[in-house]
Amino acid sequence: MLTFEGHTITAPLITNAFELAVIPEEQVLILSVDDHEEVTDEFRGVKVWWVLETAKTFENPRERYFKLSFLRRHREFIAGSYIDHVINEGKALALKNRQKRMYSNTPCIDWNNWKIKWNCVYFDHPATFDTLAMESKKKEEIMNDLKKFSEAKEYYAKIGKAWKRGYLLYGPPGTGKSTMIAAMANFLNYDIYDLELTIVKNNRELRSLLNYTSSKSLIVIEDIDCSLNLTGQPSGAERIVVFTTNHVDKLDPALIRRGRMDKHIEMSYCCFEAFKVLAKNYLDIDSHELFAEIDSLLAETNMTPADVAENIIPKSRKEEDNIADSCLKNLIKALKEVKPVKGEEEERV
Ligand SMILES: Nc1ncnc2c1ncn2[C@@H]1O[C@H](COP(=O)(O)OP(=O)(O)OP(=O)(O)O)[C@@H](O)[C@H]1O
Repeated sequence: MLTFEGHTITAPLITNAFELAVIPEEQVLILSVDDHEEVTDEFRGVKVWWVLETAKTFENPRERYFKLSFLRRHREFIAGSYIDHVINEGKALALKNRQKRMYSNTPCIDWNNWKIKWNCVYFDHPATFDTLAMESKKKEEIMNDLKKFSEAKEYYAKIGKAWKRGYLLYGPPGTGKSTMIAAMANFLNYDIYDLELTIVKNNRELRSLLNYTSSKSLIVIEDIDCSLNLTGQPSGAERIVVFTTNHVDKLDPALIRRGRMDKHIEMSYCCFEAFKVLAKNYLDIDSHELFAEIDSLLAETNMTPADVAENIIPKSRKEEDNIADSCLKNLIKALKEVKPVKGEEEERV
């Protein structure tokens, strides 16, 4: 969808516009828009005017369309660069507004029927890198890496490598591995394929599943703690494979080698910077007099972001003036109760 000053134009109509744009002799091009209202657009210093009109056609007694006007001397520019620009913007917006999907593999009954290989639901997880509790430097590095990958089509073609990238997310339960995957999918606008390996019988099945993944997707393989013989590789291009594990030290080094898992990301216990993101998410506060105490407690305690979040979520829906106060006090109490704190743990070892 393309919006001009509040008006929305659909991509197919723009494609029609492109066809009509090459009609000779006409200064006024006909596109499909709304009733007699004019909106102005300017592209590279050239002004154009869009008006929504209605016409009677054989198929439709009230067909609505956009009329695009411009000065005669700009005819070539409009038919070429401007219409191309409109089509490209339309496609980009359609992609941005596209509803993402999440697929999961189900036990297979008939391998000739591809639809039952992957079950699909719409994906609307709200996590973003803004709401992900992690040091901002680390988040920035990951976002840059993802962006670089998604824009590197020509680079991969030039070096003759498949346009794929592997990520390994590791860390204790509750440190946000699944949340990170959702943030990645939302950032890139990719679909997610959640591959449950325990129900894949052999490599032939694995290859077959991977063959049915689409481009612009994240293929997620969670909990790869078992010694896994992964010979299948996603075919096609623009795919990111994300592996997760709670026990990185137990993994076979051959499995986590670069090329299969190009970037390793440690998801760790909650630090003060990550806590501030959670405080913003759940309590909508940037600072508080109790922050200093929480800062020093977090420095000596291993608590996951999931547990921190659990402690600061308001427990009742009651409007309270001091809601942040009571939630933060809850957290302080929980942090004091957590054993062992980092120092003690070291001594015991
Ligand atoms: N880094 C984080 N940022 C924001 N929220 C988080 C983070 N980590 C955990 N949470 C919160 O805790 C919940 C559980 O976290 P999540 O499932 O992402 O952890 P996980 O590491 O994938 O755990 P597991 O290994 O058990 O699957 C999330 O739904 C989210 O609300």
